[in-house]
Amino acid sequence: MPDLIEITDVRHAYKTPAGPLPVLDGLTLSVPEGAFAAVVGPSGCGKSTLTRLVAGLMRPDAGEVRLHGSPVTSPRSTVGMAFQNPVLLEWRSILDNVILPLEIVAPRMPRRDRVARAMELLDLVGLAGFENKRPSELSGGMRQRASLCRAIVHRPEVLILDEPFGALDNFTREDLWQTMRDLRRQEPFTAILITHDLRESVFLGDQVVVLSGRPARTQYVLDVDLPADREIDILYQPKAGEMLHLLRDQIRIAQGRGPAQEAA
Ligand SMILES: Nc1ncnc2c1ncn2[C@@H]1O[C@H](COP(=O)(O)OP(=O)(O)OP(=O)(O)O)[C@@H](O)[C@H]1O
Repeated sequence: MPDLIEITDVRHAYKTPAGPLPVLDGLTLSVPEGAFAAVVGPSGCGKSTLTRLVAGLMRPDAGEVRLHGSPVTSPRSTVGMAFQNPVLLEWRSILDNVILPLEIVAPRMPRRDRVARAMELLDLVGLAGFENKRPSELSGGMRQRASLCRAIVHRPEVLILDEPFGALDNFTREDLWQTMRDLRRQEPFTAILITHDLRESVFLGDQVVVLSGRPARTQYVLDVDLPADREIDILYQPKAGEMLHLLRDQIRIAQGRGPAQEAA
């Protein structure tokens, strides 16, 4: 059986006034059903481009993107997305923001069922009691929690997370990592997470994919051999420390700087 997400030897160049800008060149990535892939790489290497291809918002110049074995040729409703900026609609309550994908994907679903589904998720992420607030009445971390609920409310096959925790302070970010872990326990999904934070990639990922500098190819894949039910403390243990060290070296290589030299 094919993996749920299969990206094979994808190449893509943007057309710019200065000529084609090659962004992806030989990117291969495979994510089994239910797994969580974290993607890291130098700034501007093509990570968001990868998410657009998986979401079907763009087609690659060459190579293939398949979900459940079928080529992705257009946007799919079975994909959920969350971004660094939660883009919640200010004229809707938090509850009605979370419900929005159901209005599109399941227009015949009775409102009470939509509300029940949204409330189940809001409860899970600690936002019960805030459902009637407007987005501007919530903190950045709370808005991002609501945005995660909205991304999974319609039970997407694939969840694409493009730096959703990037704008949060460290403590809030770690809280959100744990929320993400809890959501996954309750609501199994297959995810691709784009991040600049190596600790985040090790805490949340089953695999960490390191992309090379632009044009990006798959440079290295780390299988995160840690228990599925991780606590933040695990990041301070030697095994995670070794993984972080290795990933840091891989990023340096991707940046064309070579591995870090140990102090004598
Ligand atoms: N629509 C577009 N047209 C032309 N160039 C683009 C377009 N979108 C992105 N690019 C360029 O392609 C390159 C890769 O962009 P992309 O956003 O995929 O990288 P990224 O790895 O997600 O970046 P970052 O780490 O900074 O978030 C960048 O140089 C960017 O300027």
